[in-house]
Amino acid sequence: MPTAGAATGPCTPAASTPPAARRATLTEASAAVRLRLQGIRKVYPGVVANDDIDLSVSAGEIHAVLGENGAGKSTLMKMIYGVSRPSAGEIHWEGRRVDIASPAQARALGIGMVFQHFSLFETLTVTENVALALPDKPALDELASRIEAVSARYGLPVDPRRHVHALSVGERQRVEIIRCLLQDPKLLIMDEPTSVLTPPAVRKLFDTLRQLAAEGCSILYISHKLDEIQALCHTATVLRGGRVSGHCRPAEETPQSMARLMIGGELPVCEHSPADGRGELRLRLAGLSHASADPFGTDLRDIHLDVHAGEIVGIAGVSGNGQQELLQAISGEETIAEKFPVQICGVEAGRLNAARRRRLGLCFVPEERLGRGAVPSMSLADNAVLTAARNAALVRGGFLAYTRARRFASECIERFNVRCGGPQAVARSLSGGNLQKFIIGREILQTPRLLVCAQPTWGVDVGAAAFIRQAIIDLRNRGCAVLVISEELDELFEICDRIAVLAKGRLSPVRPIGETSIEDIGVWMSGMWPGAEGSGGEDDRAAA
Ligand SMILES: Nc1ncnc2c1ncn2[C@@H]1O[C@H](COP(=O)(O)OP(=O)(O)OP(=O)(O)O)[C@@H](O)[C@H]1O
Repeated sequence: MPTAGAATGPCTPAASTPPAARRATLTEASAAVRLRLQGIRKVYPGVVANDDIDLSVSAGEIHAVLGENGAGKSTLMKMIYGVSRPSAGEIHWEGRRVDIASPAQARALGIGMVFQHFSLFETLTVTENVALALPDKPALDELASRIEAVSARYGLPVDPRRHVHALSVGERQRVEIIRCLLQDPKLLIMDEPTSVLTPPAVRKLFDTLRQLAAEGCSILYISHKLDEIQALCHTATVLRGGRVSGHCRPAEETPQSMARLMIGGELPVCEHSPADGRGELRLRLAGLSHASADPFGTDLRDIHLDVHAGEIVGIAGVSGNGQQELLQAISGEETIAEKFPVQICGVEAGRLNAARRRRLGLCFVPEERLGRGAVPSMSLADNAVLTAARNAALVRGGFLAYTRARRFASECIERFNVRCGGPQAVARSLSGGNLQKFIIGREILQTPRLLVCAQPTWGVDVGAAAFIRQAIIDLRNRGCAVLVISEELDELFEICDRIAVLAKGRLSPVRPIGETSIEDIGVWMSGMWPGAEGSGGEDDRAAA
C-alpha cells in the first residue's frame, strides 16, 4: 500500500498557458486556505477507510478528489459535511480547528453538499422543497423571489412554483444546487454530479461552478470522469487504498497519467471487434405498451425491438424516459397484461414473474444497486443466492447450499476485483462502485442466454469500468444476447453493435453503431428522430 508521503507532487508545467482569469483565481486562492484536513483517519469495523489524509482547499479553488472505487472519497466528504466523525486527525476551517458534529453545523460554517442521489419530495413544489432545508423558514412568496434571483444570477433556470415530479433530472439537480446556494456556502461539495446529466447540462453546470469559484466559493468535486475533471478542476488529490497517493493539476495531466496515480498501473483497454453475425432471437419486444406503476413514471408506448445471440444492443437516453419501466417489463419485476409483447428465448413471457423469466436464461442488472440489485442488510453470499440460486446450483434437494453460495460469492469477488471484507460482508458496507462490480459479476457468472443491464458502469472507476465493459463483450462473444440501457453515450459506442434511443416512453429506430454518430444519438435523446411520433417501432422492425 502506498504511504501518504508517496505523493507524486505537482507535475511538470503544462505547455499551454492557463487563462489569465484562472491564474488570478488560483493565485488569490493560495493566500486563503479555507479548509485544511490534517492526518484524517476513519476506521469502520475491519476497514481503514481513510488513513493519514492531508488535504487543503483554498477560496476560489475547484479541487477534485479522485480514486478507485473504495478509495475512501465519500467517507472523507461525509466527515467534512458532518455526517460522520473522524477516528483521528484534525479539520481546520478558515484557520481554526473545528469539530463538525452534524450537517447542520457544517451548513452553519458555510459548507454545502449536493449528493449523488437527489433528496427532493416529488409532490412538493420547488419552493416548498427548498424551504424544508432552510433554518429560518421564510415566507414562501419571499423565498420564491430569492430562488428566482439565485437562478438568474447563476444561470440555473427553474420555476419555483413547479412540482418536482414535473421536472427533468437536470432541473432537479439545479434545485439541489440552488438550495445549497441560498445558504451562501463558502465550500460546495459535489459527489458525482454529472452522472445523470446530458452533455449540454454538464456544460451548463460547469459554467455555474466556474462562476461560483470566480466569486470565491471553494468546490470539492468527486468524479470518475477524468476528462471532466481536466476541463473543470484546478487541483486534485488522488486517493488509493484510503491514503493520499498523489496531488496534481489536472490540466497538466492526461487521463492516462491520472489513471496511473489512481490505480498504480496502466488503464486496461477494451478489445471490441464487431459481432460475428447474429445468432438466434433471444429477446423480442412486440409492440410493448405498459402504463408505469409509478404515478410520476413514464408509460411505455408501442416498443418493438429484437436482440439476438451474439450481439450487444444499446438503449441510450436520459433516465426518467421509461428506462426503469422498460427494465421492469423485461425482467418480470412488473408483469404485463398480455403474454406476447415480451418474448424471452422463444417463450411469450409477458405474464411470467421474474423468477420464471430467469429460468428461461435471463439475467439482469437493475439501475438501483441498493434495494433492487442487492438487499443492503444481507451478506454478499446471501445476495448471491437471491438471483443465482438456480443457475449456479446454490440449492440442493430444496435446501440452500451455504458453502456453495460462499464459494460463488468469493469467485465473484475475486474475478471482478470487488474490494470488501469477503463473502460475509453486508452489501451496504461496500462502496457504491464495489457493490456494482459484485452485482454485475453475480449476473455474468451465471452465463445467461440473455443479459439485460441498466447503467452497468454507473459510479464505477475508470479501470473497473473498462473491466466490466470487456466482461460484457466477452459474454457476447460466447453467444449471449445483451441489452444495455445506459446514459453514457461513449460507453454505448464503445461496446454496442446496434443502438436506439428511448425518449418519452418511445423507442427510436435501431441503427448499427457504424451507421450513426454520438451527435445524431444526442439529438434523438430529445425524442427528435426521423419519423418520430409512432414510426420508431416500424423502423426498428425494418432494421431488425
Ligand atoms: N458504513 C460503513 N461500514 C463499513 N465499511 C464502510 C462503510 N462505509 C464505507 N466503508 C468502507 O470504506 C471504504 C471506503 O469507502 P468509500 O465509500 O469512502 O469509497 P469511495 O472512494 O467513495 O468509493 P466509490 O467510488 O465506489 O463510491 C470501503 O472499503 C468501504 O467498504
